[in-house]
Amino acid sequence: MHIDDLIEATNHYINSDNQDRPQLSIPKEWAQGRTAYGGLTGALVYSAIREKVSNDRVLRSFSCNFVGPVTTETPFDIEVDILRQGKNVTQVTGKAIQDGNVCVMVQAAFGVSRESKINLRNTDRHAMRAPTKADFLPQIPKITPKFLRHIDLARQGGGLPFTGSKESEIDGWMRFTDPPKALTDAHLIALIDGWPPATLQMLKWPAPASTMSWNIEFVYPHFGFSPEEWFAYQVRTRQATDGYAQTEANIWDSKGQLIAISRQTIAVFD
Ligand SMILES: CCCCCCCCCCCCCCCC(=O)SCCNC(=O)CCNC(=O)[C@H](O)C(C)(C)COP(=O)(O)OP(=O)(O)OC[C@H]1O[C@@H](n2cnc3c(N)ncnc32)[C@H](O)[C@@H]1OP(=O)(O)O
Repeated sequence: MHIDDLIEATNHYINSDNQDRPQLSIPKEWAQGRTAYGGLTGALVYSAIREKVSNDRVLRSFSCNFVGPVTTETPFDIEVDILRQGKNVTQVTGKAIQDGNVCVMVQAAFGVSRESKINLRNTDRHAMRAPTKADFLPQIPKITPKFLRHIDLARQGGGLPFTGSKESEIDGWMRFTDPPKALTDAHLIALIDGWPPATLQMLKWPAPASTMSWNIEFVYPHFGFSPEEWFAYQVRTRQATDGYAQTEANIWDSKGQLIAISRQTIAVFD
């Protein structure tokens, strides 16, 4: 099932009355091990939130806690609460709830653009060559997460998971294999989580790992993205101790403009 169909179903769900609500569920083809792909569940909860916020307010910050696994092919609900709506900023939470348990908790902050005397443009650049095709991983049954059939990854630096690498960073590009109709913030959220945690390449053998928390700060201006666009991604492990890793990534559009900064805390059970 295409991501656009899942986003459309979510938006229909959140705009329906309780009695007429269709059931939401995520097909197996979007699985990531024992759970639905976190980038997708985060994107769907975000999409439901976005439906409740006026369009003059743009997404500034997206915080997501993966509280527990979301089982594929199993109904779940989404609840959205507007916490506060001021003159400039709206703060909203969204939850995915399955079998009575909160599985994904999102808090998003949206803000209107205002005139400001401070104008400091980010100048971080990358030196990666433009990608020509996806080349990350073959579909190895039981090893390659199923959802990766929907996302093209083109790696240009760093290692593959579980290869005993000395490096703890990954450089590369990402895009949707089957482009969406239009590329929205929800699609960006779904793309950004596509890479495996950069720390896992340091392990010699497969071990369970789960992203626990994830924050994306959206950096503007965004000049409009094409549905086929490749986005550049560079992630660095800032620290990995006590079974938890902290990673930080920059995301650029295809023209080299920084559009987002993503941070994750990952629990590694090695
Ligand atoms: C050539 C090379 C080719 C390589 C080929 C590509 C490979 C490519 C690798 C991609 C690797 C993706 C790695 C990111 C995977 C997400 O990011 S998954 C998506 C989003 N995150 C989530 O869904 C996490 C949801 N949250 C949770 O599940 C829980 O809050 C946490 C984070 C696991 C908390 O841990 P906890 O309090 O210890 O939880 P608890 O319920 O007690 O469970 C612990 C058990 O779960 C297990 N566990 C934890 N995570 C997992 C997991 N993902 N799967 C299975 N078991 C798990 C632990 O090992 C532990 O097992 P036991 O010790 O009981 O045997």
